[in-house]
Amino acid sequence: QQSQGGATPVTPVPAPSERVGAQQARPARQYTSVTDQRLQSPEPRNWLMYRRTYDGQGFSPLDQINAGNVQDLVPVWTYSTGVLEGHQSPPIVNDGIMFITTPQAQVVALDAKTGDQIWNYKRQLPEDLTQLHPTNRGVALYGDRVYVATVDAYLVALDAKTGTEIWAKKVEDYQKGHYMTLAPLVARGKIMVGGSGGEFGVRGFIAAYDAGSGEEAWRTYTVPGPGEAGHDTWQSGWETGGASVWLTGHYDPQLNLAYWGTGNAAPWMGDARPGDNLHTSSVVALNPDDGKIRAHHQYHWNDSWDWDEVSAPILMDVERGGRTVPALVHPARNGYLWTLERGADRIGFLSGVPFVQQDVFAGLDPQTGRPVYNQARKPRLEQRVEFCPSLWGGKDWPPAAYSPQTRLVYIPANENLCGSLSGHRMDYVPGQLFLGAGIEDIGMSLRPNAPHIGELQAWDLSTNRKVWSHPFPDSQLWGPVLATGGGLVFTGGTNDRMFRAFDAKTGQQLWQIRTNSGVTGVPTSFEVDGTQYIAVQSGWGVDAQRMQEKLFEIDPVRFRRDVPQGGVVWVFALKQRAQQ
Ligand SMILES: O=C(O)c1cc(C(=O)O)c2c(n1)C(=O)C(=O)c1cc(C(=O)O)[nH]c1-2
Ligand SMILES: [Ca+2]
Repeated sequence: QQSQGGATPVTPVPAPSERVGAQQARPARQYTSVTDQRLQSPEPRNWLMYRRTYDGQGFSPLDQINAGNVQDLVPVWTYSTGVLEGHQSPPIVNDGIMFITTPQAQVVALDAKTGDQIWNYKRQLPEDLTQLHPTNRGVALYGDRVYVATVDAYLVALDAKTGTEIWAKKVEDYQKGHYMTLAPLVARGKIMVGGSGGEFGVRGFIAAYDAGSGEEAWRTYTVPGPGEAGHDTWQSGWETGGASVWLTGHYDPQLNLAYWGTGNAAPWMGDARPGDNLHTSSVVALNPDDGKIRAHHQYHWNDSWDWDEVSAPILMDVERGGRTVPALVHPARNGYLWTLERGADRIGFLSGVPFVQQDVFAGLDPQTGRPVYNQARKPRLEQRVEFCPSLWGGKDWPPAAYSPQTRLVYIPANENLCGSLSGHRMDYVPGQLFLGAGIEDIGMSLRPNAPHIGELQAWDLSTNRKVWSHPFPDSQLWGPVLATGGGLVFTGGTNDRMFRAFDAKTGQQLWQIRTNSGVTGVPTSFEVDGTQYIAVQSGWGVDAQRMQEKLFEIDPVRFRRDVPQGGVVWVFALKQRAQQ
């Protein structure tokens, strides 16, 4: 560059957001290696994976913060990520070291007690990358490494102590509409990931990589190819049929089965691809050693509502008819709360009940749970069809939680919203949206006189009864849920930027704090040096924001639109503790 006036040429310093690679590795606390043993029974003080435990319960046994003292909860430190869009990843904590991810595939390691930054990794993303869902849902820990799945469809292994990149493996081609937003699942030396792209007509898959070498161990397509079981549920279009996998699977170490939810079918209108279309909108159980699918259950066939059933079911015991059943519990995007029984080679149907207004299912087959459709509510080509709940469903991706203490499942639901769609035949072009509908064909409406939208619900699965619920009159609820041994339930997810605590038994709201942005982050809890902390990211974006825009169109007075973006990690402790 030309220097002026004889001054020394200055090398431009890139803005922090433009720097890539690992930054500022500081000597960390002693790092404790993560083993299979520790993942199977984590110490109460730690939060080592997406939902803390393989069963996906989202429960921390810590009880220093409880219903009697939660009003003394105060911020201890915060950390600004410097990034816009949806901050969804849980602060994952291993013996005092916290790992968070942000949109744009940034990973940050922090001292969990002080907030001191240990290192920061930023991936150089391709310039032609377009992001339909700009987010990342967190890291996986194994050995002395940190694994992250990136929005340009790579799996990256980092040194947990320094943030140095050890390898980066291309999982799929982003130019064909593949991307990754989930936190990987680790079991028995395999790093498992799934790919997003249901709206681009990808063929969904789960793939496993050797934790050491990064070599691909297996890849299982969720849409079966010729000769594979279930292929005959497609008359056409299986190559572009969707069933993407974009949330972390859960795992039963006894059965050695990983349970993954699968996404919507593509394109959206079912009459464009006749058949049940396995394994779209399903749960699949596969063996992490070889990737073979051992069992499956499809929640709804020939999906036509964009109802991804990608949240993995919660593994928990349920009492039914005097017997304790090893169950899979799934509050679904289709608005039903499903209870299934898990076994070595089958998934059995136990029950399905609506947890929001649902006008699509006319009934369920009592043996199989297969829904009978009200055909007038099934979107089709060249006709506008209305249905409830909306295409974002009774619950989108934010995870529900289960407390083994209260034996209740906590669901972040959206009630009283309906949708409409009209579809058109469309040719598949790799890398382009393959919705079979234009953006103008997507409608959302509010049921007349709807008293609320967001609703935090608590369900007793032994009776299939809603025990309590907390309604949000003027906001949707996009808050992942944390349950704790202190008898508390934490969630954010509303358009007033609040993060809240509820009594897990009664649903009474006990505490709230207004944050910088809307809270769509997964909250976690951990303990360092005898102090319990609650941690969460605040940073609004992606579909919580898109729903907000739709709500604003419906009623600009009732639904404030202005939820500012920008990510911040918040860490809380009891006042007496925080001052130490
Ligand atoms: O079909 C897919 O592959 C896919 C991926 C994602 C994603 O990766 O975040 C979302 C969706 N679908 C989707 O339907 C959806 O409602 C959604 C909301 C969000 C979000 O981060 O708020 N992501 C996604
Ligand atoms: Ca989708």
